[in-house]
Amino acid sequence: MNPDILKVLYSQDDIHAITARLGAELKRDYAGKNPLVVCILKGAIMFMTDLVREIDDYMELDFMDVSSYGDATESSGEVKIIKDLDASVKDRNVLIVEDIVDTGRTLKYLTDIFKTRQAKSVRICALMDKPEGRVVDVQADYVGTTVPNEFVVGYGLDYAERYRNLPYIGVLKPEVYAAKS
Ligand SMILES: O=P(O)(O)OC[C@H]1O[C@H](OP(=O)(O)OP(=O)(O)O)[C@H](O)[C@@H]1O
Ligand code: HPA
Repeated sequence: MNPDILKVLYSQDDIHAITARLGAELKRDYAGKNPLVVCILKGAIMFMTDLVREIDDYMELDFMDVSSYGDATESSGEVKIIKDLDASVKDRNVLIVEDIVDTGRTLKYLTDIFKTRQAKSVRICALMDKPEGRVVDVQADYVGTTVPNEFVVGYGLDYAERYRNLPYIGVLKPEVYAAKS
């Protein structure tokens, strides 16, 4: 295990069980709806690629890069678009795929944008929900699992751009970021 990890919360097998369950729910709910599946980079990259391979129906994939944490473990409060979608969301059934809902700022910002752009429907599928972190009122429609109020990394999630490649999700040792905050 990576020495900066305090404890593993979800192993590769755990994550696979979660993506398989969510994939089955999405396959059922989006049958015939040709959704536009929007991956929120960079954190959701691993989750998105595993999730959509659980579904063998028509769907389109697009990618949006937004950031609000920078190199910190706390949200700056400002969500910045680094890369916008290629596709238009107008009249589309949009499914946002996120790695984690923490303060909720990122998802509130995105759902507001997609509604302004006249999406037909906007739903959220989040691998992890951290309800104790919530600052704005937002709730994912599909949730993989609920996590405690600790900083988690791995499987796409980073601290200062590190740990995204870990195949598991773990709690980062606080001493790794304490000195820098
Ligand atoms: O609910 P919130 O408090 O808004 O936090 C959730 C967001 O924070 C992280 O993104 P980040 O801004 O770190 O960018 P990244 O995905 O590129 O790491 C994460 O991937 C979510 O998109
Ligand atoms: O716990 C977290 N880990 C990594 N990125 C995050 N963005 C919001 N919360 C987290």
